[in-house]
Amino acid sequence: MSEQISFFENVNKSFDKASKFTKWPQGLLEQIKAANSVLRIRFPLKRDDGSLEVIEAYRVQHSHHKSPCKGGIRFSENVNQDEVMALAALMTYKCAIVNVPFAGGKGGIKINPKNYSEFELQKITRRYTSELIKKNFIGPGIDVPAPDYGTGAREMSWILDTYMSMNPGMIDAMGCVTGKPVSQGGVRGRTEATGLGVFYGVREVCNTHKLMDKIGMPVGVEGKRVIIQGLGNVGFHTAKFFRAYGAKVIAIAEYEGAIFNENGLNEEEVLKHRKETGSILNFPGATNFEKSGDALEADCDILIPAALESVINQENAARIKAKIIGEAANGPLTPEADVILNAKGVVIIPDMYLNAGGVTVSYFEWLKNLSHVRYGRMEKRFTENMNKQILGQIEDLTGKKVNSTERAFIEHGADEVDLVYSGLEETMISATREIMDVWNSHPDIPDMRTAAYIVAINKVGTSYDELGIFP
Ligand SMILES: NC(=O)c1ccc[n+]([C@@H]2O[C@H](COP(=O)([O-])OP(=O)(O)OC[C@H]3O[C@@H](n4cnc5c(N)ncnc54)[C@H](O)[C@@H]3O)[C@@H](O)[C@H]2O)c1
Repeated sequence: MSEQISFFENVNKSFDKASKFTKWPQGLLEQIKAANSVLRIRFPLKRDDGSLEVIEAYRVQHSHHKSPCKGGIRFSENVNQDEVMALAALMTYKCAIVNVPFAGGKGGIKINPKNYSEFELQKITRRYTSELIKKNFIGPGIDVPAPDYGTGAREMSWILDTYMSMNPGMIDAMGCVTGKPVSQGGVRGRTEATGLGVFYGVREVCNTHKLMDKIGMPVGVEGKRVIIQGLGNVGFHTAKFFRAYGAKVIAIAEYEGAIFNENGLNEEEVLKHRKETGSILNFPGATNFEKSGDALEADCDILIPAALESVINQENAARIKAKIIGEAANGPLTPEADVILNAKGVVIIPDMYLNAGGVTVSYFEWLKNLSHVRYGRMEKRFTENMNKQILGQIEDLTGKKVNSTERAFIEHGADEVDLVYSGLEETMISATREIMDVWNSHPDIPDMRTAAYIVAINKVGTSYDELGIFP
């Protein structure tokens, strides 16, 4: 039996494998890997029936080489400190890869949201936010949460409202959280951003002629047979974009079961069926798999795990038939599965860059909140002077010059969704190419994950190197 290692150790194992290809001294590598600040909280919840329950929650700021920290908040029964540390570390590397000037953070509350009423969930979210405020773990220039597994725009609104109530008159308060509804300072396109980013990333890999030749697949996503696990925010939108661009989603797995149709499934219809019947099973025209996990092992070109971590592991990896795995979820493959699948020649597109669409668009939302402009509405002559000040403020805050996409966001009255989509597309294409170039730069770099870590380590390392060590 192989030694069981934790999720955070797993992330660090991949880091160590990649760091051998970098020039940084061991001490600096240890600092990059370390989770800098870990907040562990317990607070009481008075339930609707009057009983008291203790809620366990975390927020981790993995790195402070940039400000603010950035990362989602997860509501799940599986939340634990190690998981949140691992997810925060992945955020540091993810932001570095896509050139978003944030450091990694992550939060988690150990609950199954399905077991609580909306009123209870609101109380949990608000109390958690107030704890983050008290302990300096939230703020537009400190640490900016976003949605993750089990949370969405509704929870982000509650966080915003709590933050504003406890910080009256703060001009930049809107930037304390992203993934908000559009009416509350959110950005159009954020909801689908992670799924769209997954699609753009996989499409770019499928457009790489040399790689496709190597694995014996035709170039492009059109006609490709895709299987998706998890029809939540990420899985649903990934399915939608694959279908829109001519691929076929032949199977969908949810936790209650999985369905298959060789002619393709329409994710909107499947979701509607699930809402009406309480399950994706028995969807008209599709056949049911015996077990949900069987869908992962079905024949396909592209497999997209978009639910939770460790779903592809030592037990099932050898039976996976996909030639490309796009890690939409965080950490869906265990290290053992990684070894087995790499040996089979499967191209594994790593989570830490493939699901960066959410944080990339969150960055656009944060810029919008700090600039106090409604994109696409103001006339340029009204905003010209203001823009100069805003650009200066953002450069001061982030410590870097704004690039052309960011400038376009602030300066032009361009349509918001167009800007979000094109900004994200450009980001995912350049990140894919940068990782591919590193992968091709040395024959000993074994896989795309290692190449992605090398890109991240070099960027974070450069940041530490240039800033110097305080004091
Ligand atoms: N939401 C984002 O913007 C974002 C960004 C980056 C990464 N991620 C990652 O993507 C993953 C999914 O996040 P999400 O926001 O879509 O969450 P979500 O809660 O919206 O959806 C997750 C879905 O997975 C399903 N699921 C749970 N266990 C399953 C199982 N064993 N088999 C099949 N389906 C199962 C759930 O029922 C749910 O429908 C997580 O790993 C998250 O960390 C999300």
